[in-house]
This record gives sequence, structure tokens and C-alpha cells, in this order.
Amino acid sequence: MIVLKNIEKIYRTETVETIALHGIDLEIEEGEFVSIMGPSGCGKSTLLNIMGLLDEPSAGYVHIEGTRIDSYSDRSLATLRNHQIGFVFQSFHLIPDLNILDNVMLPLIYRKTSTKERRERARTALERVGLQSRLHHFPHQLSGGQQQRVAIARAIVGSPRILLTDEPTGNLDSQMGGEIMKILQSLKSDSGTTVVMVTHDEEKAEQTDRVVRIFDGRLVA
Ligand SMILES: Nc1ncnc2c1ncn2[C@@H]1O[C@H](COP(=O)(O)OP(=O)(O)OP(=O)(O)O)[C@@H](O)[C@H]1O
Repeated sequence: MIVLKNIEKIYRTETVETIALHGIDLEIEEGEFVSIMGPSGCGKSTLLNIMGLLDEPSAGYVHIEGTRIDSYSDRSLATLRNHQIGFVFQSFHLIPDLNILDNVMLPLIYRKTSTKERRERARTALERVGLQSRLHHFPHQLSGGQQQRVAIARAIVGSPRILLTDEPTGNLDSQMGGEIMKILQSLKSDSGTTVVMVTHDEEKAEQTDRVVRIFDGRLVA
């Protein structure tokens, strides 16, 4: 379960102060598939980054699986992020010089597992997204939808409890976007993964369990 309590986020530069989030209270149940919608600049990515422990709130606190995050050391935070949370972004961020299998094995490099086990897990994750026949292809040899499926495989290879996705279908046509939605739904239904998806696409948001709407850094529904 993810709990956000009275989250504020203020970005300060020398001349400007931007209040990106104003007192957000949000609870996301384990195994829930939630979408976050709102106009450009309303704070969606900021919220996702705070949920994913990539950024710290200026005030308020985050609980993940019952533990208040600000009680963690940087090292335990990194471990928590590496083991419990997977990320998928709109642009796939694959490493062009590594084949698909090696790209997917990458997050396991910090774990004390053998290369053989890491390879097995990467194969299983790639099977899960239907890319078992492309293991030795390089990213540029795949379509956009396939590259996004690799990014999902990489995000789930460590079996995270939480998958955070920032416009995962934003760069894809509607058929490929539909395939990505099916994969996200299967993660929820087959493994009970909690999935949070930032999207601008009303139709895709309606396919999730709950739509959270943000306007000007505040929750509106
Ligand atoms: N690193 C930063 N420094 C200063 N201001 C920032 C920073 N990151 C975001 N902002 C500001 O915070 C606000 C929220 O940005 P955020 O990226 O969370 O919006 P968003 O809803 O995800 O937008 P979009 O849909 O366009 O991606 C915006 O006004 C943005 O300009």
C-alpha cells in the first residue's frame, strides 16, 4: 500500500518558486491499478517521482508498505526502490548497445544473484511481455511498442510490488498502446502488482480501477 500524507512540493530557483503540489492526500491499495490524469504542468510526474522515492517532498510524508519513508537511510531507500518499485517512462530509456536480454538483466546487477539466475529471470520477464523470440535483438531492431514492452520487462524483472508508469503509451499508436494496457492489467491480475499510470488518455484511464485527477497541484477527485 502507498500512502501520501499532505504532500507539498516546492521547486525553487534563484528567481522563481513553483508550488507543484499542494497538500496531496492519497492512498493506493495493494494490487490496485490507478491512473493519474490532469493538464500539462499540474504536477503528475512530480507526484509519481515522490511516490517512487526518486524525489523528496518539501513537506508531508510517504508510507510504503506501512513504513514511513523519511525514517530510512539513503542506502535502505535505494534498496527499497530497487526491490519494490519498477518504473516505466514514455521514452523507453533502453541502452542502445546492449541487446534486449542484457537490458532487462541490468537492474539485477546490484543483487547477489548469479549471472545464470539473472539471465533466467530476464528471460521470464521477456516471455511475460511476449518477446521471448527477440532476446538477442538490439533496441533499434524493435518497434516502439516492442521497445516499451522491453522497458516493462526491465521494470518487472526484480518482481517489484509497485509499478509506476509515466505515460507508457504516450509515444505509441492505439494498437500498441492497447497491448501495453493489457500487459499492465495482467500484472495486476496475475501477480497483484500495484500499478500507477500517469496518462493524458481518457480512454486508457477508464480501463483502470480508479482515476485520480489533479489540477494545479491539488487532487480534484
Ligand atoms: N526540476 C524542476 N524545477 C523547477 N520547476 C519544476 C521542476 N520540475 C517540475 N517543475 C514545475 O512543477 C510543475 C509540475 O510539473 P510536472 O512535471 O509534475 O507536471 P506534469 O503534470 O507531469 O506535466 P506534463 O503533463 O506536461 O508532463 C510545473 O509547473 C513545472 O514547471
